[in-house]
Amino acid sequence: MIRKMDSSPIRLRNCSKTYGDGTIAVGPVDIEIAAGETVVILGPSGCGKTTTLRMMAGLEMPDPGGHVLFGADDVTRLPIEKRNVGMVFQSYALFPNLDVLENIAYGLRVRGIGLAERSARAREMMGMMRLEPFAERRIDQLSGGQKQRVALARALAIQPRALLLDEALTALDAKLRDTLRTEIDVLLRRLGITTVYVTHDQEEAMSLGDRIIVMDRGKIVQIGSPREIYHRPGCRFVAEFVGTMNRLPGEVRDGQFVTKSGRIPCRHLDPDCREVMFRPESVTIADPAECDLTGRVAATFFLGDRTRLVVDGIGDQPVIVESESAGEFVVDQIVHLKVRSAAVHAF
Ligand SMILES: Nc1ncnc2c1ncn2[C@@H]1O[C@H](COP(=O)(O)OP(=O)(O)OP(=O)(O)O)[C@@H](O)[C@H]1O
Repeated sequence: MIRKMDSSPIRLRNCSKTYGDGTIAVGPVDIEIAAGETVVILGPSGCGKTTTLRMMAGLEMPDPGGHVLFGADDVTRLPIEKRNVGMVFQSYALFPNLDVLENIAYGLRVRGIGLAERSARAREMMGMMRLEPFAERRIDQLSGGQKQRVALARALAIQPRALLLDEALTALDAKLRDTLRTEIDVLLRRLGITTVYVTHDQEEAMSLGDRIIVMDRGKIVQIGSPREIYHRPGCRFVAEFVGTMNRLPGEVRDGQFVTKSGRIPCRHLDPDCREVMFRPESVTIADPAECDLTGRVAATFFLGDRTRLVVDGIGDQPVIVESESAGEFVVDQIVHLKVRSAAVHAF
């Protein structure tokens, strides 16, 4: 039986982090995470995601003036072992000399919980993570996916106030990552535990997060639901980092964006705008009479449920089109494209 966990809201207030060598890794940032919410911190390597997570965990102390709050408790000065958080790392960080059951029960042993309760709780976690057949196995006898299940079970066994995951699925192959991601998502929702998940993988962020915090060079550049981040990127960095974006140079004339190979009707564009962006799925193949842009197919890729066309001759870079109906096109064919004007972004 899975019980809801007693989880905390997490708040970072004015938190920045300068390392000993003077590197300003983060901030200052303000973040509010509701109890039970799953928030993903997304950004490129070195943007400060891990440092932000480590400040929540108690593995790094923010610079003076910063505060970390779990509900009403100011935990800024508490080390990780006093915060009651579960943490999962990309590298698993399991104990190789202990078996699966002992690994999962480890945090309970450290907290002085007696053998009977410890085993009962560890077995409950094993059941939840479908690890029962492996109870007596050593860690080096497990696959990557099984190891990460053990790490997750160990993190949850202590009934943490929050679960913090740092690139937890990055080391696994694509298919397994997908499966485990779905499992984790279902589990987190059933447990209702506050979760912060750090990743550089935008697909992972989209599928796991109630909200996504996008970071760039130590700063938060946007916070929003996956749909908001994808459909209404707040700046050029987010537009380009999340998903695929086409970029087209041109200029605004009479309410239209004029490019060298056609015009896109766009109301509300800044008259000084010199570039627009749009996603591959915002383009459809159109009749010549009603098209916006014309180009030549340079390559086609069958993706199963849709086909990706790479179209040359429109801007200075190829335009990527993804369409369910693009299957019949061949290289060198002339294609006419229509862009959904509501889905055109300019920054
Ligand atoms: N202990 C440290 N001492 C000095 N600089 C550090 C330390 N840890 C991280 N940094 C620097 O702080 C910045 C942010 O690092 P951080 O690990 O938080 O980024 P990240 O977004 O998690 O990146 P990655 O995905 O590569 O782990 C980087 O410039 C990094 O080099």
